[in-house]
Amino acid sequence: MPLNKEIQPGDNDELTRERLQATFDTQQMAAALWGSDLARKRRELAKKVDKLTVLHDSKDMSFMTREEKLSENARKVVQMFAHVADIVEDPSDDAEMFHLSSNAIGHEGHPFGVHFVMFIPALKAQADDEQREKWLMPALGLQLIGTYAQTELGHGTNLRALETMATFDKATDEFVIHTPTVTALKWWPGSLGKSSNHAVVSANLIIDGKSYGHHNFMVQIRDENTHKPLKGITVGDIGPKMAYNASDNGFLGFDHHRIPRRNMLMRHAKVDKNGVYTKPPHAKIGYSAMVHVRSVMIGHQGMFLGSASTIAIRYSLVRRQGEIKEGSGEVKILDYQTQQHRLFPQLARAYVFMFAGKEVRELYQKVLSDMEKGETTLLADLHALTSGLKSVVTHLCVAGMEQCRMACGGHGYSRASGIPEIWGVAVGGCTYEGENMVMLLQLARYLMKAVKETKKGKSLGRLVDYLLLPQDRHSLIGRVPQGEYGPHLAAFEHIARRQIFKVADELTKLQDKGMSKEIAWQKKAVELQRAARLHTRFYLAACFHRKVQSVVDGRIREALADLYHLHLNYELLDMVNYALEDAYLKADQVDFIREDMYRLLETIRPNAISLVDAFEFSDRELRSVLGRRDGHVYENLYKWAKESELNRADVLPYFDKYLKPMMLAARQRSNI
Ligand SMILES: CCCCCCCCCCC/C=C/C(=O)SCCNC(=O)CCNC(=O)[C@H](O)C(C)(C)COP(=O)(O)OP(=O)(O)OC[C@H]1O[C@@H](n2cnc3c(N)ncnc32)[C@H](O)[C@@H]1OP(=O)(O)O
Ligand SMILES: Cc1cc2nc3c(=O)[nH]c(=O)nc-3n(C[C@H](O)[C@H](O)[C@H](O)COP(=O)(O)OP(=O)(O)OC[C@H]3O[C@@H](n4cnc5c(N)ncnc54)[C@H](O)[C@@H]3O)c2cc1C
Repeated sequence: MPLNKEIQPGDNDELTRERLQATFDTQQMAAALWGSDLARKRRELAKKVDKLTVLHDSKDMSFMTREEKLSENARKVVQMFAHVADIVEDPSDDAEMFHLSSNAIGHEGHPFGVHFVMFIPALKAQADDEQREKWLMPALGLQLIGTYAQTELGHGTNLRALETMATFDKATDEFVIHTPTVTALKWWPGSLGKSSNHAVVSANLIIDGKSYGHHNFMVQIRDENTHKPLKGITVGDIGPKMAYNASDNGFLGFDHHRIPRRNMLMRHAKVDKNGVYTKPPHAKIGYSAMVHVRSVMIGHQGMFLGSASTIAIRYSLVRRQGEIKEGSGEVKILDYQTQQHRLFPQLARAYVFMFAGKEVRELYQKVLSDMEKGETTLLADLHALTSGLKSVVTHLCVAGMEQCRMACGGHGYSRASGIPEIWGVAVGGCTYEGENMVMLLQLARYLMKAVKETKKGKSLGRLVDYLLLPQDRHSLIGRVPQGEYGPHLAAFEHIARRQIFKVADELTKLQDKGMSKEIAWQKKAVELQRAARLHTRFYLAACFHRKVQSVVDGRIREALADLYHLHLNYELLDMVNYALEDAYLKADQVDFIREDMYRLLETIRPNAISLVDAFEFSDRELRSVLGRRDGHVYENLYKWAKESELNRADVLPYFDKYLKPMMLAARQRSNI
């Protein structure tokens, strides 16, 4: 009996033969990836979406204008909510809803994009009970559409420099919201330009001339019926972007716009009617919506890379190009070692990013429930972890997706591949929710504090316990029995620990010479962000290890372990310079790692299609001609091209308008 439930009548024979080689059951692997309950829900909801034609794309988004995209996704999101009770088991389950949206709508954005991912989480974490009743319930019930307006035209990263003001007017018990300059205009919020009628707005709280830093305020920006901007409010779309063009990221200005005092979100920080301010239990508690998105991004980015890997690996099994042995016929491009080396490490990354996404969501949920009780001890750990993961994962995802695109040759460059769109969406993640370099430096700050604690014999938190362990001088890679990978993981730990202590020592030396802490930090900023990256890559490798250890089914564990070992080898080679610097690794050990990696590429090859099938992306969700499950790529590429808007007529007006007169004139000149 085939272990691969993906096989269906009418499939491309090549793919069927590939699928029959699998050493494991894809549905069981899907359960390891998503969790068995979510894997089942995804499968069921995909089938339901297939049957509900109102949720289907009316045509390929690649052939639409921005306005058509916005309108199409507004139509679908409304239909999606109209049918939600028939499709998902629990509409309050974010994960299930994300997968429904991924199937029905895709990733280019829709009017409720930021409503669910930031507006509602901000209300859940920062609105008091009365405010939750007033806004959270209507928001969940889709009576209003909200966004999260924090970034300004002149200020994004440095939140302390935000210019928008919320000045308390004791006489009327109101705040006056004002953007005093062009650079103070809110800029970028998703779904703000044309869709939202409410916004959580970050503004400096000013009471009696004193600034208390930025806080979050609920502001209605458009009339609920006419959808026209309210008096004192200027709002619009910021224009086309690299991708994500079905989202109307917007600008927003306020001209002394008044809101009631109780529109400041007051679960933690408060202002009473006399203008008396109460501090929150933690200075950064108001940043919770950002931490929420950073925590969900990890798994989503893993999914994006998983999608690109699925497309590239399936296509590489359909595409034949060139011969390995002369005269024996063209081979599937996945049979080239270079193609395997290009793609399998990306697949392994997609897996580990999804595992890490799950771990980090669990920590987020714990911190959220602690916060509800006013307990904030773990907030710093969560901030450090999400800052590092957000940066490393988005960076590696984008690099990995680019490998997937190039691995598809020319067709990877076509939008028919589906990769350009998900690449564009994923690369946005390097910037939004905190520019990557800046967030790495946030983690580095935590790591430097951890070193101080370590020197006192203490640990700052579970994530940095390993700093307390002594450094080994030499690696045991290649010096232990074949098949033992403990020394590989130890090498990640060694590299991270060494870089963290090295940069901490360098900072101390600079300060001992009389340099200020801030300038010393600047001199060592590149090394600091490297320390943060290495720490995060160690975390990811350790997370993969934890996952493999936890799998009970032998066949699944074995197939996952191959990916894990490939990951260890590939990533170690990618950062091998750090291990060579202190002679932790010797040249023969590096050769050992390389050879083992090549061996693993061959081991993984027969399971390749089943490892991507295990993501269980439906064709509707993947939106890729190259990545079709049935492998019928060429006839469908031809069909897709014929849909191009340029093919609506054999001759387009620009020919008669410009080219024909030019050629006629040129012919006439040559006849003279
Ligand atoms: C189902 C849904 C599908 C979803 C798909 C996704 C759809 C895409 C949607 C995209 C939406 C995008 C939205 C946005 O981008 S919103 C805007 C995001 N903006 C940012 O992220 C700004 C980044 N900047 C910052 O966060 C801060 O300015 C920064 C952290 C860099 C610095 O803050 P600040 O100046 O206030 O603080 P310091 O550096 O001085 O640090 C002081 C201490 O505070 C600690 N700290 C900082 N932040 C936090 C936090 N969040 N939690 C806990 N602690 C924090 C920091 O570590 C310092 O601690 P120590 O003093 O102990 O060192
Ligand atoms: C697709 C997308 C969706 C978005 N959605 C929203 C939204 O819904 N709501 C919202 O409020 N915002 C949103 N944003 C804005 C986003 O959060 C900001 O763009 C992001 O936080 C980065 O800020 P910035 O643009 O000011 O970059 P800048 O901070 O200007 O960064 C430019 C460069 O300066 C460097 N830099 C800046 N500060 C430092 C420092 N301290 N140390 C070292 N280097 C530094 C950065 O590393 C980067 O290389 C969105 C952005 C995008 C792209």
